[in-house]
Amino acid sequence: MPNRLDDDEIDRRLPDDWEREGDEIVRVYTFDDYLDGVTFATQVAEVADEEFHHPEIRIRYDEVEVRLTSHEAGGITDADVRLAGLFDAER
Ligand SMILES: C[C@H](O)[C@H](O)[C@H]1CNC2=NC(N)=NC(=O)C2=N1
Repeated sequence: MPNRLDDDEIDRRLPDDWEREGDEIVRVYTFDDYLDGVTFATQVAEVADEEFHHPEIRIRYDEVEVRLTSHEAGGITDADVRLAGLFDAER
């Protein structure tokens, strides 16, 4: 079981534009075109499936909200901050 990161580690490793909300990290990506957001969400889902670590993805008309937490560990782990960086690379 992966270890939860402590508060200092989370603050240090959280990528720019991501926020911490309790046991989750979240970023909202904005898009001019709804279908661009849908395409991005699909790219995020493909990365998540490859890494076997799955975010919550909410698709709105001009933004996509991505939330990460490690359910089994009950908090934020290395996988979450690492995946955040991988998702940003899809942008
Ligand atoms: C059974 C459990 O869902 C799997 O081991 C994986 C799948 N994807 C996952 N995704 C996330 N975000 N957290 C997990 O703990 C997790 N576990």
